[in-house]
Amino acid sequence: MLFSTTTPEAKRTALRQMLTGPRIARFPGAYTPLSTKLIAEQGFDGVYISGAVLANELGFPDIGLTALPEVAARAGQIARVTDLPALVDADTGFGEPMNVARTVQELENAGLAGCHIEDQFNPKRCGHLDGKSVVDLATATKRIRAATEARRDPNFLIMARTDIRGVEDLTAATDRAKALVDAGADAIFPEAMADLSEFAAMRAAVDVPILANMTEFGKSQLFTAAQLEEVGVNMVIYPVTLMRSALGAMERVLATIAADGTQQAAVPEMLTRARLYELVDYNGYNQFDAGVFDFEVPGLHH
Ligand SMILES: C[C@](O)(C(=O)O)[C@H](CC(=O)O)C(=O)O
Ligand SMILES: [Mg+2]
Repeated sequence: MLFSTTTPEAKRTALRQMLTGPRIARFPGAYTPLSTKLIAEQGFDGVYISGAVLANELGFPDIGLTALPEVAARAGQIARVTDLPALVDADTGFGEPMNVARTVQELENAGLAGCHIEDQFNPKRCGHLDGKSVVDLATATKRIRAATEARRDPNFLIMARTDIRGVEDLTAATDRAKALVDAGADAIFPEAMADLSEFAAMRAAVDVPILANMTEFGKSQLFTAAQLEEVGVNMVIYPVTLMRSALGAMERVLATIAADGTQQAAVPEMLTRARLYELVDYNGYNQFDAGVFDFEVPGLHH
């Protein structure tokens, strides 16, 4: 059935373990709770919950308009349907360090395996756009310290994201990453790295896992998982890929209906009813139901 059979604690341990190995962990962005099932079926290591997808789906640009309860609720809906660890985008932590502390606890309660907290000013921007600005180092480290002090499960992963590379040079990025690790970050998300050599430089600068963001139409080229693994990247996300693909398909089918007066030509591209029922596990629920109701009450035998 469509629920996680493992505890959040076990998923956090699994995430920690996969980040220590030589193999790169691949985390596609879950578009919705149900699409998480597709990710798991293809053998991916975990799921990512993108702030951009969450905001865009609500009809907002990704500029910090979503609030913690919305993000925790959606991330929790996604985490609950999968045994894979889920990493969520916590933007700037939704406020001051005390807000960051609450954020971490709400995300722990929602069953997440970890989150990333970035050093952008509010209002934040997409990491691959120009015109970003970052807070000073003291403010950035306070966010990370607040996050690590607030967690109750020591395995809940606190990843520090730095957006400084889009504003300053590579040395500024590696310096900041080192300082964020010193402040207690368990992992580093260096945003908007220009090329593979920059990932390699980041790898050399810190001794914690690092993440590569393979978002389309951004500042980084779309490197393969093998290329990233080669330079020592531990985890790769495809944050907006499923949403872009789904919206592209929606646009095409709507154009077909508008042009043809029927969706007939687009039906072969659609997920069939049978496949959909398989994804939501109608069978599993039926069997569960039958098991619950198929019993005999002692003393009621004829
Ligand atoms: C990773 C990211 O933070 C996200 O919210 O998914 C975005 C992705 C994007 O806008 O393409 C980012 O800032 O890179
Ligand atoms: Mg984001």
